[in-house]
Amino acid sequence: MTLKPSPEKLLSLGMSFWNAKALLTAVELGAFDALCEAPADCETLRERLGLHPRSARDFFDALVALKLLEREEGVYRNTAESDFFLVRGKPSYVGGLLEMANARLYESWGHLSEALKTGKRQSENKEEGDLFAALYADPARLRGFLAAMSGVSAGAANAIADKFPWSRYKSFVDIGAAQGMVPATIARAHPHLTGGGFDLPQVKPIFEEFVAAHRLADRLRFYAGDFFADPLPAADVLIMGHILHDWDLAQKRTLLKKAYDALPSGGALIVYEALIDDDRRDNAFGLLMSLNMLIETAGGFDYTGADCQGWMKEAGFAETRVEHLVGPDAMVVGIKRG
Ligand SMILES: C[S@@+](CC[C@H](N)C(=O)[O-])C[C@H]1O[C@@H](n2cnc3c(N)ncnc32)[C@H](O)[C@@H]1O
Repeated sequence: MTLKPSPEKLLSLGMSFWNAKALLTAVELGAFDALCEAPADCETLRERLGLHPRSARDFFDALVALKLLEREEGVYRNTAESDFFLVRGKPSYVGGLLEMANARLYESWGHLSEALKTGKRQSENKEEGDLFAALYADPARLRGFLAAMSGVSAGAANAIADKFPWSRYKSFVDIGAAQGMVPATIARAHPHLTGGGFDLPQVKPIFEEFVAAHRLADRLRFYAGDFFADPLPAADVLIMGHILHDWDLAQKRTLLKKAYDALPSGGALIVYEALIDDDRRDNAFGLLMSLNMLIETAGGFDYTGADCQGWMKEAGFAETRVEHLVGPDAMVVGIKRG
């Protein structure tokens, strides 16, 4: 018996932007925040969110069908997962990434064909400066972007805290630390470590606020600088998460060499990203992340673990290894000898 081909998978993939936009809009409207305060029936929730009566019920029930909300006897509440990750103000909140996806990426990804044809980035102020100059000219966008980075890196931060042999080292600095999710997670898990985050000067108050909220200001400090113009701070371990993929190949090599030069003998560099699998056919998220770099940056692209190990060797690292972290994320560790 021959199986009849079904278009279901293709159609569901093609229309999956509906699902994404429903979730992003629920975060934007504060649906999860409202239901965290108190479960509510349709009319109460509609009024709390300020929605028109026409489609509120369909919207809430779509969120139920997407397993983002539960409904019992007409009363809506968050699922345990939504309540943990999608309520603003909770330390476990990862919605900053979704807020940025909604406010910026959704629109820019509308120009993917243009980006593929021209090789030019499509995000805001696309004619001017690099991504960060454009973002950081507006304080609200700066704050939103840095919070989004905490959402992107929360899972990897826990895995790096668990899997890297921190007991062998005393100090570390996260290069391009954004709000500080990675250093805060590592410092919380390993009380013997001191260190901090290096980033552009505009990031300082936001990093310091985040670190103080996690009660880590006595062990983590901010290093202000430009990683192309200034030397990197010295520490036993340097981390670069979602940094190399922002830049072209020559810039990637420059950053790896600067990290090598800043490390002591025996020191380690941890590079983590949604690394593309070496055969470039499985990690769809890593490959799509690379397209996101096309949309967002002048010359950035994602890469495989083997690519990164090759560049690390060229920079001087004697030993390198790739280790899976969580989901699509993996780290490449380089050790400096001699
Ligand atoms: C894509 S974010 C990654 C943030 C964080 N490492 C993570 O994985 O969530 C890139 C970071 O690099 C910082 N950055 C960009 N250009 C920089 C420069 N020239 N010098 C220092 N930091 C820079 C940005 O401010 C931002 O925090």
